[in-house]
Amino acid sequence: MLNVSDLDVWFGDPPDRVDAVRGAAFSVAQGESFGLVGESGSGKSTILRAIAGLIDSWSGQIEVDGRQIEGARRDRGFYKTVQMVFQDPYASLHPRHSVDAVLSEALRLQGMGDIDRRITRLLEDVGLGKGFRFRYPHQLSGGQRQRVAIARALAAEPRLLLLDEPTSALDVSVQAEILNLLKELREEHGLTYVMVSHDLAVVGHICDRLAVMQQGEIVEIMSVDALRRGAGEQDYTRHLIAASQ
Ligand SMILES: Nc1ncnc2c1ncn2[C@@H]1O[C@H](COP(=O)(O)OP(=O)(O)OP(=O)(O)O)[C@@H](O)[C@H]1O
Repeated sequence: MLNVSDLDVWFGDPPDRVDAVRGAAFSVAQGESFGLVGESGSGKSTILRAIAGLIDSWSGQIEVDGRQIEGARRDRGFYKTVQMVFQDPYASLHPRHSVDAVLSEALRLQGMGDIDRRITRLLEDVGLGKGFRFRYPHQLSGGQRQRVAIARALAAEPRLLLLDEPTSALDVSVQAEILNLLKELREEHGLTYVMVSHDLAVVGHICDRLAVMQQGEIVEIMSVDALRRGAGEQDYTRHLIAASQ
């Protein structure tokens, strides 16, 4: 589903250039859930953003569903396959757009018909009833907003979701609800996930495999089973696991 190799991503020009990602390589199979973990600033979000077409200063290969991607231009077909959910549902929803407007726009952008029925279905899918359809973001809790953001991503009927810390802006009590929702949605829709998190417990809950990043490089790729056993091969991974226990 996703193949990334020799990925370098940078910001700015010398002498101020920041090499945010260096030589990253990983593959994610159809239906798999893959985590990117590591300390703040290690380059996790940058990888997702380069895949999503939000950064054009990168080199290497990114292949999605058998198609090589170039620069930061993505066609409509790409966004039919790949959607992203951001960390902060407060920032990612326009304050003056109702839930109905957000979802209708996403559906129309993908050329979908039968908007009414689809909106009802999307709201059901993310555990929000019809009563939420005409609400505005300020009338929603953080968890409900993130559900709307997830519904917006699902509107395109994507196969790959890029999840950038989807629960870290939420109250602890709500985080588990959203993680469980993501788990269910993956099973029901056969989705593939790439999820960034600094929280190993979250990745352990949702992912099958993970890549550990340190200072822009992937230092280890491991299974969640190995993570649970604390069986990191690299010192850095063992340090990360120990720090999270
Ligand atoms: N737009 C930008 N311009 C310049 N530097 C950037 C930009 N975005 C990210 N960086 C730098 O790239 C590096 C990687 O950042 P990135 O956000 O990918 O890290 P992260 O691992 O996702 O961290 P966090 O968990 O804090 O979000 C950091 O050094 C960051 O300062």
